[in-house]
Parts: sequence; structure tokens; C-alpha cells
Amino acid sequence: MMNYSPGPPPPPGTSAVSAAGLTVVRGPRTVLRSLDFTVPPGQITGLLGPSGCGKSTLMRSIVGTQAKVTGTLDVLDHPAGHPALRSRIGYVTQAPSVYDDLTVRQNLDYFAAILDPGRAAADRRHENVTSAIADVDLTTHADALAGNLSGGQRGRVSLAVALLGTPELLVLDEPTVGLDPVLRRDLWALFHHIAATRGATLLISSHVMDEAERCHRLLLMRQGEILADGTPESLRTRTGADTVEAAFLHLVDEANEGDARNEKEPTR
Ligand SMILES: Nc1ncnc2c1ncn2[C@@H]1O[C@H](COP(=O)(O)OP(=O)(O)OP(=O)(O)O)[C@@H](O)[C@H]1O
Repeated sequence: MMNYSPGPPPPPGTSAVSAAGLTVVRGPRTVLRSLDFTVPPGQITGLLGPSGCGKSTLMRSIVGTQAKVTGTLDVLDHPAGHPALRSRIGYVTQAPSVYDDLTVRQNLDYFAAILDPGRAAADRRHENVTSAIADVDLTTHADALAGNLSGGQRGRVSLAVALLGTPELLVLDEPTVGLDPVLRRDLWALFHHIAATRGATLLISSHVMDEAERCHRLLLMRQGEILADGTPESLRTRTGADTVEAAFLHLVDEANEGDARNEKEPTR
């Protein structure tokens, strides 16, 4: 179902995303608090943490759609939001952005025409659209109206749109929510295939901890802060836990104890 041609390997020692002192204020609240982290190129980095911890805000900052971002945030060697990044990043939000009154193929044809316009590119567009539909396993639904698809299928149409431009960085906000176990497994296989064959970087948010085990690296978040950053293996080893879920709970308990100690200490 997948047919990507290999991309060039990423230059060694670089980061796809690099943040220092990244802070975001939304309304009256500081929702990201001075984050320092990097996302290595050509790998799958999982962004995990409980609902409301700031995962979507962080992703929006990286793709350049978040207001009131301060600190340093570099993406593919440009400041986040730089116009040169538009065609290099694929972003899939939690709410699928598809036209309900168009079929799956028409949705993709529309976005393909924006990305790669002109009559001369018609054959290439057709090929790219067909392979993106196959990648997300919607070939048998290509002529169905998007409005008649299930939530998970609509999400996969959005993912296919993001794949059209062969982005170097794919930012996927909870792409497997509401999907059955077989589709989740197939999507994770697709993510690994994209990283391995194209050298693309994937940043994928989830609050399903078993998905953490499928990532090369993890950023664990809690209350607008990065709680831990490392491979699943290193997080398990560091905490003496058997699973990433247990490691995460251990780290949360540790952070809560630290907070409680700080609250008890008298201010001078
Ligand atoms: N417009 C706003 N004004 C004030 N606070 C906001 C606003 N939008 C979001 N927030 C707060 O920012 C925090 C981070 O939200 P965000 O959507 O980034 O979290 P999340 O980790 O992606 O959550 P989920 O997993 O539920 O999608 C939340 O506590 C939310 O209540």
C-alpha cells in the first residue's frame, strides 16, 4: 500500500526542531513554560501527555499558527512560521479539514492543484493523489463523499492531504484517535515507512501510552512543561519501569512531590 521513493539522509548533528525558552500565553494563562528541547531529524518523536497539557499549542507553535509565542523556536533551520517552511511542513489538526461535499479523490485533487498547479502537471498530480489515497488505505472509498465517511476515515483524508506535498516534517495532532486497533497499527507502520524511506521527521501527539512504545523518541509533557525527553528505553531504564506508561506515571508522581515540597517551603 505504500510506495515512497527514498529521500536524502538528513545531515548529521542537526535538529528538525529546536526550542529554547519557548513560552506561549493563551488568554490569561501561560500554557507553555520556557520549554527547551530538540526534535531529531528522520525519526518519529512522540509528544505525550494528559489532555490540556499543551501538546496542540506546541504543535501550532511549530507550524507557525500560534500567537503570543516567545523564546527561540527554529524549524528546519528557519524561525517557526517562516514563509519558506510552508511547503516543507505537513500539519494534520485534530479536526479533519476536508470538504464534506467533495469525494475523497476530489478533496485530494483540489489540494494537489494548489500545490502543483498547471496542465503539464496533471499526470503527476493524478499519480500523487492515487498513491496518497492508497497510503491511507482509502482506495475503496476514493469516490465516496467525505461527508459520508466515519470520523477515522475523514482523519485519514486529512493525512493523505498532508502527504501530498512530500513534506520533510509531518506534524500530526492525535492522528489515531477513534481508530480501531488494526487501523492504528497500519497507520503506525505507515509513519515508520515515511520516516525510513523519505528521511522525514514526524512529530506525533497522543495520549495513548502504548503508542509511545512505537516512537523513536519521546517528549513527555505535563502542565505546560517537558517532564522528560528521551528514547522509550532510556525512560524505562531511568525510572526502573517496565512500560513507558509506568515510567510516565513515576515521573508525574515525582514532579507532584516536588511541587508539594516547594509549596510547603516558606518564602523568604
Ligand atoms: N484561548 C484560550 N484561552 C485560554 N486558555 C486556553 C485557550 N486555548 C487553550 N487554552 C488552554 O491551554 C492549555 C493547553 O491546551 P492544548 O489544546 O494545547 O492542550 P492538549 O495537550 O493538546 O490537550 P488535548 O490532548 O485535550 O487536545 C489547556 O489547559 C487549555 O485549557
